[in-house]
Amino acid sequence: MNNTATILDLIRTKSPLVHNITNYVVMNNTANGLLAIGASPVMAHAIEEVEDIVSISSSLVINMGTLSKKWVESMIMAVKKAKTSGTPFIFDPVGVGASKYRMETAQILIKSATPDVIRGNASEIMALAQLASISKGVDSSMDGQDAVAGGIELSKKLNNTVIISGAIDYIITGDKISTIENGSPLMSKITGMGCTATAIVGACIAVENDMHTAAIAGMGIMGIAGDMAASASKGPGSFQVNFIDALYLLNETTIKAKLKLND
Ligand SMILES: Nc1ncnc2c1ncn2[C@@H]1O[C@H](COP(=O)(O)OP(=O)(O)O)[C@@H](O)[C@H]1O
Ligand SMILES: Cc1ncsc1CCOP(=O)(O)O
Ligand SMILES: [Mg+2]
Repeated sequence: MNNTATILDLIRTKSPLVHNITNYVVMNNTANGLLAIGASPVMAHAIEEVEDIVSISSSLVINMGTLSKKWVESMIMAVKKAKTSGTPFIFDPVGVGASKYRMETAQILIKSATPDVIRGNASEIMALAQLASISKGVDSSMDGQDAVAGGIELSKKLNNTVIISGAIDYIITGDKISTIENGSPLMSKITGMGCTATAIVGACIAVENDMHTAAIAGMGIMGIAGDMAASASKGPGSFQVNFIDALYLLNETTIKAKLKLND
């Protein structure tokens, strides 16, 4: 079995509990995506329970899509607890470049505990890479095609794995770069596909210790399901439904036949 098929199999066998502190927009999509691949999602952000939920979960997904003060407190508490309990966690810096509040929150979260994996689109990773430079005391100016260079810089600074999603997904761990070329442009016509990618990688890190391998599996699962759903869909509405079915129907044969991984 290839690694991606093995990891999907482990998710289906173990049904890991994946703790999500995510945004209002995507809670339903991401919970259904996780269920469709065999994981067990729980959405929990109340400060009163967040540490308890982290300690019984196999991984943690932090998504800063719809921030507010109380949620940020919960996120900080959760990531700190994840470090002490050895729970792997992934961070989705939704819209990090769009406001000072998002940028400051991302900085606080990363300083509170280093995410094992960060997944963002090119602009988000660029914005975070600038943050990495600023915290080194160096002003950084990066343009569009430098997202990969920024991703490498970020990954090296944090000693973690960084995923830049898009038409091509880049999985970066220091100088190691893998690419995946599955998926469909329809995926950017539905809100929450990036958040779903983050949650699915979140399930993969629950069952696979090597973060680079887990990230490839998560993005590969997303991309292949995207290919399958696109070929059965007339537009974004039916795509959304077909995508959940495709996640559910994925198997080793499909993964082997369709995965466009450059490793
Ligand atoms: N043009 C595209 N072709 C193929 N896959 C895509 C395309 N755009 C986005 N994707 C896929 O959609 C998912 C979400 O990525 P992206 O759109 O970059 O995230 P976000 O929603 O956070 O901006 C990823 O799995 C990515 O591979
Ligand atoms: C539209 C929107 N606004 C705040 S969070 C959110 C969802 C973003 O989801 P994604 O990054 O996966 O498209
Ligand atoms: Mg996003």
